[in-house]
Amino acid sequence: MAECDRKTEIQAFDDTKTGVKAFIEAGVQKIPRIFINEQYILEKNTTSACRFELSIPMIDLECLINNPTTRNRCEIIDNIKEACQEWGFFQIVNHGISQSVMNKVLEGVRQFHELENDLKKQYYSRDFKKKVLYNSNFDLYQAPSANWRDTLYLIMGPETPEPEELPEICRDIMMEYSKQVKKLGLILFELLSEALGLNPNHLKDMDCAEGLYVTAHYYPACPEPDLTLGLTNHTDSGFLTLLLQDQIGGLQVLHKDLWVDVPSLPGALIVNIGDLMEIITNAKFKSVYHRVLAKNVGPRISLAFFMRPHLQESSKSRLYGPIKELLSEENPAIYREVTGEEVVALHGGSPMLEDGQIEQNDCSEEIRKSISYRQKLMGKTKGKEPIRFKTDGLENHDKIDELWSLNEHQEMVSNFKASEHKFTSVITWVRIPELAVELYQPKIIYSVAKCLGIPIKIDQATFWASRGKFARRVGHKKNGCALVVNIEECSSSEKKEGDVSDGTGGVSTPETTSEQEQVSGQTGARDFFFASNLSSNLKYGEPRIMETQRCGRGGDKASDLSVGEMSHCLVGVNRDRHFKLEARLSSDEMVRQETVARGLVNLVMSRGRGWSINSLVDNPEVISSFRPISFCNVAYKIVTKTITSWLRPMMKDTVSPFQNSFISGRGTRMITFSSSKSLSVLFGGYMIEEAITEGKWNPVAMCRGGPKLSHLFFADDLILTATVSFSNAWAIKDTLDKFCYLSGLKVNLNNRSGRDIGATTATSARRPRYHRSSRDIAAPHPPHNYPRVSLERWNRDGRSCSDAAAIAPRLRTMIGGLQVYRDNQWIDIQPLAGSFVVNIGELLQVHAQKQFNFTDSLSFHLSIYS
Ligand SMILES: O=C(O)CCC(=O)C(=O)O
Ligand SMILES: [Fe+2]
Repeated sequence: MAECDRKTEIQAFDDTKTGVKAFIEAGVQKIPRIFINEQYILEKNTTSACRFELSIPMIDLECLINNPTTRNRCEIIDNIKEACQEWGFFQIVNHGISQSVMNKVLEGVRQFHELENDLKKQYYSRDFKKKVLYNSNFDLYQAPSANWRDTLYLIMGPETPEPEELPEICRDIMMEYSKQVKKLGLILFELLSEALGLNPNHLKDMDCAEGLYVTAHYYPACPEPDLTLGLTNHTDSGFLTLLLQDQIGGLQVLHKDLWVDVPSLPGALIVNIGDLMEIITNAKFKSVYHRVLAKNVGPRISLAFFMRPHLQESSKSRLYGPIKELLSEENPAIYREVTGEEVVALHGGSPMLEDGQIEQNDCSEEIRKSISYRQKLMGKTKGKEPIRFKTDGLENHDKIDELWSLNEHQEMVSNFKASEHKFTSVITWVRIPELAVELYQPKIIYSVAKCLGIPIKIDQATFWASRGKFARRVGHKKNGCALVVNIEECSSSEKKEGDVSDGTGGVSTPETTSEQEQVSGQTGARDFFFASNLSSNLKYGEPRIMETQRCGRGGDKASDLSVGEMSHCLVGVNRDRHFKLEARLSSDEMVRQETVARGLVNLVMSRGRGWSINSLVDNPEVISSFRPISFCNVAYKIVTKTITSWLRPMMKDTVSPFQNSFISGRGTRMITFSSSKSLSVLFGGYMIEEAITEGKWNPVAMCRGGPKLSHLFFADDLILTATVSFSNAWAIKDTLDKFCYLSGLKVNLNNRSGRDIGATTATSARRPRYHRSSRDIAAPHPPHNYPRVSLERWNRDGRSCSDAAAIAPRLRTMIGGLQVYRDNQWIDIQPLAGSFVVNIGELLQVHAQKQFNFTDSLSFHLSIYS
């Protein structure tokens, strides 16, 4: 849509002053183009559905009113604390506001929006200084696409408006409801203060509940709900929001990268943390993204009350920063002090909404956005000097073609020559290679990356955890701070086969690492790594502090920092260092410490080594001591090898003697499964079936009218059959990406090829198209938003931990006798306490992994007799 057409259409729509509702009245069947939200369409088509039963916490306040014992109060406070830390959202019931008041206020809002157009138009405005106004899409002229929603805005505090200022149709009930919400808000601020370990009046005394701003939304039914949103992804800017929604539903909250529905509960109010609360709690409480889907039923009515600072002259300059009592050496302020006005202004046109959509496919855009918003609030150093950075020609998504602005005082200058400039700080990309999947968490990535300066942003692919090879964040690095901090690796003399670090004794750049991974992938033994090799041969060398000039690939002039040096840094850690990092975590992160500690050791051990599987300690006791893939993968390996040995006598010509790796005489004899579900997960082609159902995978019919064939198991390999199409190729790529994400391992895509068998042998002979590897196929969609829930639960759930310990010895026993073919010889894999062998690459594993959780895994009763 041409920009000028769009502007004209927007203007024409605004001029009607009748909002989205008028489209429905006119009976439109197609939404106007300005409402089409490309970003949402893309995301919808590419995001895996959430398979987990997730819901924001529900907290019953009844006993606060009817039986306010200390114990009851403490329990409620604990629940609120957990909800604010984990979700930033919760629902409350029995909060003291009656159902009839809530019904009436929703009805009042509906009646306002359904007023005669002439009556309603008098309130239509975009002047947000007014106490009462109505419009459609406060950001109509700025947002990339309009939302399917009209809104009435009211300023209800600190001073209550004169009744006659409010629309008559909802005047009385709005006054009454506001009074009650304000009272409830004050109670909540007391509970929140206590949840932070502060005196109950702390937040109230900071005037958190002073300003009261209301948005009363009307979401008409939408004829094409898949093409637009009711309300774009946003965080709220105030301290706290109390939201009332009717029964239609559509509100979603972004939780651990998944959009989770917020169900409509009779009598419930939704409470959510806003940006200012995140700032003053130093991110202890989270302000999270939420949005409202468009629906083909409606209208949906909702009413949001934002508790925020009063933004009038006298209090405009009041500064809000992290509450001193919440800070410590381990938990330093991550936000600078801001005025309420600044936060609100950073949100864009509206006083309360919108800090822009999450751009999933454009990392630089995302970075620009966060620089222009959240990160403006972060970091305490301001300087006048421009920040310089180099773009990385190797990766398109790093390209930044216009100036960035970090804050008002600093502009960014790209692609400079270090030798031609003086500079004191640069923007750096920090790559954390081989980060275990359970550590793909902003906090942990920041902790590691903080060594190099002020973190600005985790890049989008890392955020969505679709980057299997490394996590990456961009940061602002002061010159003088070593570019590579405490890189640890074994020295070259200690290197053994299978060690794919760069061989120079220096630091391998990420580029070199990936090349080496590929080379190792072509040796024929790409799938195997030895736990024993890793744990016995890897020795920790002295940590090296690398000088800036010494780091990076050879051939770069010392005076002119290379792209690799400037835009990428490897961060490694040694034992001391990671304990230091641990200490930086706040005390309530104790639970995570073990994961961090173990995970960082894992990080060091696996850096640059392609695929590896290893337990981190001799006697692993917690799940974080393992890589998750080991559990399903080992079972799979054993099952396939067992079947291979069963098939061998019947299929002498097809199963080669090398295709069962168990040593004869010690081979497996029997496998029993106690759960058919396990079997179907392993063998049923669940992923493929799902892909077929979703239309992403088109199997091949082997003869006219014959059954469609989607996959074949052949010995211990999986062969997929499908028509050559983009969507099929994409389905493979998607699956492999999922695998990489879920396992934290890397798939060597070069070794995976497809072959177009064509309609006839003759054609295929003429046209033997060995297909490009799936990596060569340009991704049409942004990386997926993969569920991470089960993996995280593994880490948290104590039961799972003990299960892991119980399973480990059994798997270990089973592994004995495995051999792998490597460098032209068969090598025994020695059973090693708590170590596993992994073979990656079969799509099968992906869906096994996807479905895998500990309860399921326990039903694998593999008994193997030797
Ligand atoms: O309508 C809803 O449920 C959400 C409203 C909201 O998030 C807002 O006004 O900020
Ligand atoms: Fe909101």
